Amino acid sequence: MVLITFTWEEGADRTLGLPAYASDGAAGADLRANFPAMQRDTGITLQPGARSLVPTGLRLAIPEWYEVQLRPRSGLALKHGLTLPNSPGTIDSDYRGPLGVIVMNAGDQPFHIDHGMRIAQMIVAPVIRATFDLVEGLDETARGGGGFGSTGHG
Ligand SMILES: O=c1ccn([C@H]2C[C@H](O)[C@@H](COP(=O)(O)OP(=O)(O)OP(=O)(O)O)O2)c(=O)[nH]1
Repeated sequence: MVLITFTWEEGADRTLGLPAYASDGAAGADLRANFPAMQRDTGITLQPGARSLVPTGLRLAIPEWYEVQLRPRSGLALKHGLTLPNSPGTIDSDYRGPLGVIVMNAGDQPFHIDHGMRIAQMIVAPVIRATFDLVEGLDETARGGGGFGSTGHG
């Protein structure tokens, strides 16, 4: 188990609670839109093709060697075309700013986001970092430079 610690943003609606796993086996914990007081009654409406940075009201600290990925919720994606254009959004372990969700309406109808709506899910994942080395030649393989459909499409 990995411990992620959270703190509330000034003025956030704390009654919405922390992100939560909706079932015992869920990989992602749902994140809620947490709008500032002046927007709470209205929420926001996303026109088709529009994007918005939706606040969660949270900041978080992720242990070193882990990341958080933000991903769309499939129901909202299928029914309304609500997607995350940067999916998976990357939350770095050393980031201490506000956790925001970049949403985009890829549907053909306006989409309304209410205060408290579960708009995305967060996945905790391990991070592997590499060292980079510049060499004169790469080791050879049977594939060589073949790619982008070189093995056919059947
Ligand atoms: O959907 C997202 C994506 C990123 N972030 C925060 C956490 C992340 O650690 C930071 C930077 O994200 P990223 O590295 O993807 O953005 P960048 O455009 O490369 O900005 P920077 O130059 O600040 O790294 O922004 C979010 O809150 N939500």
